[in-house]
Amino acid sequence: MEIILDNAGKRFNRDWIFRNLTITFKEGQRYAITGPNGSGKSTLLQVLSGSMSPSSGKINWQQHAALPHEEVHKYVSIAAPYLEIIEEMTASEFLHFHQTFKPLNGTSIKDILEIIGLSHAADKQIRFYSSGMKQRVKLAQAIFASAPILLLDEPCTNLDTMGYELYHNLIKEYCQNKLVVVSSNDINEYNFCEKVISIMEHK
Ligand SMILES: Nc1ncnc2c1ncn2[C@@H]1O[C@H](COP(=O)(O)OP(=O)(O)OP(=O)(O)O)[C@@H](O)[C@H]1O
Repeated sequence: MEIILDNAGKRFNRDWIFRNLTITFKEGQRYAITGPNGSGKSTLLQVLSGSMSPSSGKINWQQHAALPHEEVHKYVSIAAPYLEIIEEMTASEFLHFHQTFKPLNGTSIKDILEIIGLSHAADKQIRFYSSGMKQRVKLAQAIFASAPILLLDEPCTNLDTMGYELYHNLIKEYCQNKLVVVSSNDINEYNFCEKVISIMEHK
């Protein structure tokens, strides 16, 4: 699975967020998108996810042949601050619900909750979770999905030291063959990435 950007640009009204971006994102490789607040990291991630179209140039998702745009969501899992989890559900219910439209990678929900350190809170409504516990659930729904493309926007938001450690272990254990893109300002979130794309170099 590849994402191919060909001279792609995005603007809101008259402001270019990025432009002339030509890059092929390859399966099994890990990429970081870096830049200061408001520079356009999340915007680029949303273009890569297919939820936002580029204003110029082209984007293609290639799996043997080019994928139709409406199919792309099946191949992408994403965790981002602007994507909410359903707080009225328990973590266990939420992962079951999520699995109905995006299958898990074969790990059971019981095991996932144990791996992310939330077995003790499996039957508690997510609205009663701490922000770090919610972030663990967000990461789990994205990382344990069987999608080949994993997009992570500020993945360690609200995580403590053990949460960072968990995040790195999850990447190591479950994401070896995926195409991973991390949008971040924090080197500790993306130090495993082989390629770093600085958004400020594409203005
Ligand atoms: N839907 C939108 N309409 C208009 N402008 C937008 C929209 N979404 C984002 N922007 C603007 O685009 C710019 C880039 O925003 P973006 O969220 O991509 O930055 P970021 O690098 O992810 O920031 P942060 O590090 O703060 O999360 C900002 O100036 C923002 O105000």
